[in-house]
Amino acid sequence: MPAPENTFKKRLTSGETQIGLWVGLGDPSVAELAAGCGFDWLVIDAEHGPNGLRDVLAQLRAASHGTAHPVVRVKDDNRADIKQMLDIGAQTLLVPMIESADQAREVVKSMLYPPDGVRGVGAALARASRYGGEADYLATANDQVCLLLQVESRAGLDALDDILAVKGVDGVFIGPSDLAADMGHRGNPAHPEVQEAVNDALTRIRQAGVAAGILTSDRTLAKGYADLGVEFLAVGSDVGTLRSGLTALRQAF
Ligand SMILES: O=C(O)C(=O)C[C@H](O)[C@@H](O)CO
Repeated sequence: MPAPENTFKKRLTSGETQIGLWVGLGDPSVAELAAGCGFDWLVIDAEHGPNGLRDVLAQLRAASHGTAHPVVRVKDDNRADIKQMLDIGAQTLLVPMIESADQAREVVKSMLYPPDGVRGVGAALARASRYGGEADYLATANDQVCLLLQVESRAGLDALDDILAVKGVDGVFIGPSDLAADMGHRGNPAHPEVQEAVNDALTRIRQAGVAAGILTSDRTLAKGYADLGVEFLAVGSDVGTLRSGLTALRQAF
């Protein structure tokens, strides 16, 4: 049997906007609940969420009962971490803080088995291959992994065209919070200067034939990004939704 089809990756070229949710609490029950709420994808956040390898493994297992495609955000571009996340069964990785084409090329190599890359071969032990049960996993895995890079600084925007030219980059996500901070508007991603940079970047990404993605809990901004045609759009988080929902509940009495 071949590697499981990456439906998220396939849909990136369908012309639709896939709607996602950020899952940062690090609890498998939250991932399981979120995966069954109709989202097309969700992010298991190992950058800002309290998630180590086994935490991500538990959330991947929990999310597998739902319909949302789990995207794992790794804490950085570390080659060994990427290898381990792929081996436990993450098919789509989101890699933060990308600022050059050279860095992008190295991350692509981390995602792919030789000769296209340098991903270590441990499929016989890996959940990704159903512990060696998928005999064709090694031959088919490279086609089913999906790499999303985060550009979220002025340096990253300056290098964006070169990053977009790197073969093997399936999508580029613009990180509005970190970009705002780097632009001198920390805590204010809605600032007009930040939004101008965000919209310009999303347009350039799509014009390069690469999938564009972003996160916002602001409904107006989200509609604007969807109208722009972004391919993967996260519209909130477990943390933010729970906080606002609980606050509203308490205020109702
Ligand atoms: O810079 C950003 O914005 C992101 O990368 C998303 C945030 O890290 C996410 O944690 C929500 O704040």
